[in-house]
Amino acid sequence: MIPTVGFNMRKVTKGNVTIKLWDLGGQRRFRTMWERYCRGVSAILYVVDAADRDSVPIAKSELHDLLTKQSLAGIPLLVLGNKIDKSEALSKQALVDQLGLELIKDREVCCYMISCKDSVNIDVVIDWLIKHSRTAK
Ligand SMILES: Nc1nc2c(ncn2[C@@H]2O[C@H](COP(=O)(O)OP(=O)(O)OP(=O)(O)O)[C@@H](O)[C@H]2O)c(=O)[nH]1
Ligand SMILES: [Mg+2]
Repeated sequence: MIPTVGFNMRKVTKGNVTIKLWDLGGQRRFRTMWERYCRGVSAILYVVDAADRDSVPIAKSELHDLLTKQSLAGIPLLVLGNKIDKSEALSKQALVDQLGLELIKDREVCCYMISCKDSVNIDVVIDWLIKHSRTAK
């Protein structure tokens, strides 16, 4: 798989719920468009490579910068620590600490550790998304 160039849109259906997902590129040149695509969404998913320990401080500052945007105030946040199949992956507590998730007080925040490769915890992510979808409110 290659990193996302710009963005992709996909729809995921489970039962009678269809969720529209915007997959935004994480490379630096795409970060300025994050805010535009997050406006008006039901939830923000922030996927971090939990095995790339050196990138976590950057992920932290980019996340906290995004959350300062007035247009995104109050939108629920789900942080996903991906690649837990790798032995060097951070624990959930370490990731929560290093991303400063406890500092976020102005919205609902949740964190799951996942492996896209081994399909670990993908179901709970989809359930969280359904719970936070517009139609569920
Ligand atoms: N070991 C492991 N590798 C993974 C997992 N998920 C994704 N990868 C690999 O990580 C690499 C980067 O993933 P991509 O999805 O291409 O890129 P990305 O992380 O979305 O990058 P951006 O789009 O720039 O944010 C690819 O080689 C994937 O196969 C995982 O759970 N475990
Ligand atoms: Mg991508």
